[in-house]
Amino acid sequence: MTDYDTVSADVEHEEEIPEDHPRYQDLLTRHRIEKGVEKGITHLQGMHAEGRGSAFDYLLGETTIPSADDAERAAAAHLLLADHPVLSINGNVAALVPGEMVDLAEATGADLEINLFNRTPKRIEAIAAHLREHGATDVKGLEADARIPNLDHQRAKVDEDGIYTADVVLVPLEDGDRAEALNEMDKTELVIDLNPLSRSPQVADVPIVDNIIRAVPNMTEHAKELADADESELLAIIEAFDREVALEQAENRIRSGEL
Ligand SMILES: Nc1ncnc2c1ncn2[C@@H]1O[C@H](COP(=O)(O)OP(=O)(O)OP(=O)(O)O)[C@@H](O)[C@H]1O
Ligand SMILES: CC(C)(COP(=O)(O)O)[C@@H](O)C(=O)O
Ligand code: BAL
Repeated sequence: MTDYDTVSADVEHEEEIPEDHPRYQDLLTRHRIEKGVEKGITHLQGMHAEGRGSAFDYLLGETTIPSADDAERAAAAHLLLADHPVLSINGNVAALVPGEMVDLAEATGADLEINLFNRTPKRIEAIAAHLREHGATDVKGLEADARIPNLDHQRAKVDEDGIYTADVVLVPLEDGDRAEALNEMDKTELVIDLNPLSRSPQVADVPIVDNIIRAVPNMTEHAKELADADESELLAIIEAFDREVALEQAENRIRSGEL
């Protein structure tokens, strides 16, 4: 499993955050979102989303619970087995885990595609540049030459050779409507969301109830470990994963502190 160490890299003015604070890593994460807003990467609404996530993470114990680790391993297996996997990036994802998403894409052969709820050309460009600074060579989502059916909004805009034709999509911190519309397109949907009651994890094939800053590096570790696994081993991991158990264990932990 992964801890929060990866978050400490690349945060400006880190010295302003008291390192001996018991919730240092959460402060660091908030700071990263704040920086994302300042840089024009993250929407101001992203701070509200982060606040909701932070509250659920507090109740989860700010740790990757065992069922989330299982979900991360199953998600890695799905990405490795996919013909055309795509990782979707919004303003919060770009601010929190840009390099980690590039690493996951490399470890699984997935494409990276920007998809925004609050879509503007300026933010799309800023996020694409930010991802390139973190090692991305090909960033999709700029063409926006296809539409997710039954979604009458900017967030329906996708690339024809990206999310539109993907068989497996990772959609972290996703809007519930879009998650439902993608589900109707018969894609295998992997969702990272700290709220197990949110519509996105509720419709996901693999709901990952964990903080994205722990989940993504852990998925990459699983993917690297499974790189030489044969198809039957990957299928067995997917088969053994139970989405209902994952949602139930996360909700139990949040409600009672027990799994
Ligand atoms: N760092 C994080 N890691 C994982 N999940 C997070 C993180 N920060 C925020 N979230 C979650 O991401 C989601 C983003 O909010 P969003 O508006 O897309 O969904 P929602 O309106 O809360 O629920 P629904 O899916 O029902 O529309 C929230 O559920 C929030 O808890
Ligand atoms: C803020 C965000 C989580 C992402 O917004 P964007 O970066 O524009 O896709 C949005 O979906 C919301 O919940 O309000
Ligand atoms: N993601 C923005 C709208 C919502 O809260 O679902």
